[in-house]
Amino acid sequence: MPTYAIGDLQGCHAEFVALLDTLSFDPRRDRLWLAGDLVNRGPGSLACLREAYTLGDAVSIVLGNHDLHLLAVARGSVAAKRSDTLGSILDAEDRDRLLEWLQAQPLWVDDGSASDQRTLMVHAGLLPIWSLSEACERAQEVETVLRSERAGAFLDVMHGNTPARWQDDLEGDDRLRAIVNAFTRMRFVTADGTLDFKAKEGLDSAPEGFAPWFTYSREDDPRIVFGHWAALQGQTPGARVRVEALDTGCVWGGSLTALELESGRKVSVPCRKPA
Ligand SMILES: Nc1ncnc2c1ncn2[C@@H]1O[C@H](COP(=O)(O)OP(=O)(O)OP(=O)(O)OP(=O)(O)OC[C@H]2O[C@@H](n3cnc4c(N)ncnc43)[C@H](O)[C@@H]2O)[C@@H](O)[C@H]1O
Repeated sequence: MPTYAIGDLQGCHAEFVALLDTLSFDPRRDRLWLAGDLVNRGPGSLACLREAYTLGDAVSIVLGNHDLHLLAVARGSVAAKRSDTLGSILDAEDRDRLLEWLQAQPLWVDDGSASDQRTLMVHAGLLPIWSLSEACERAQEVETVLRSERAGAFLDVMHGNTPARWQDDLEGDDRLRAIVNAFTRMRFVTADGTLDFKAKEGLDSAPEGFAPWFTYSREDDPRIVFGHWAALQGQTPGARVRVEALDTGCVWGGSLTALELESGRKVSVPCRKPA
């Protein structure tokens, strides 16, 4: 029963289907982890969402920034951006069922295995100053709100870059926004837990004083699989934690990659977008 972890689909449905075919993926036997950003930018967002929904218990998902953006747009909390490709979802007859399901997804997935085998999945990363138990609790704070009647009020104020620095005594919407940003938007961070929101390119785009989140060592040492950072092209040089970067930039003309968690084998299919 292999488990395959796949990075950001971003509406690349043809490639998603091709990758599952290449893996001979069978939902009755195999398991799938999707590292968030199932939708947006690519042409097949609705099909990706439906495909993941249909896989039922065979799939585990974490929410990415584009998934959360979809939830906020659908509610009218923020306007869609010109570059968004979310219209097919918003117009779909099954939109409510799909969005309700998406909103119930977590920010982190933990395979729960014994310490040196333990594997976690997050969309962007794990804030280096958080212990695993703190990270788990903070993810649950947001998940609880998203599954409650307070969800709409939070989605109304979710977007934003402040507070950029995590502090344990943050409260209310600021606290929830800081947690969302750490799990779903982080790339470069300072040693005191301040996030940068501008640099999106490769490792040489680090602002002064900031470093990739995975280059800070941790006392615990789980394997962390993550997406979000397409410019890494699946590489994490300088990593001081055990990480696997899964977003190989399919929507940007790269490829869609699956990591078989048990063996470490990687399988990719190329982007099918016409050049
Ligand atoms: N508080 C909040 N809560 C929830 N949602 C929020 C939020 N604030 C904002 N959002 C939402 O998040 C969404 C994204 O915002 P953006 O601000 O556009 O986010 P992004 O960093 O570009 O994220 P993305 O996930 O697209 O990154 P990727 O690496 O693929 O692409 C990044 C860059 O990498 C570049 N790139 C890709 N492949 C590359 C390669 N091989 N080499 C170099 N560069 C590459 C691309 O050109 C691109 O410019 C928006 O819808 C926004 O509204």
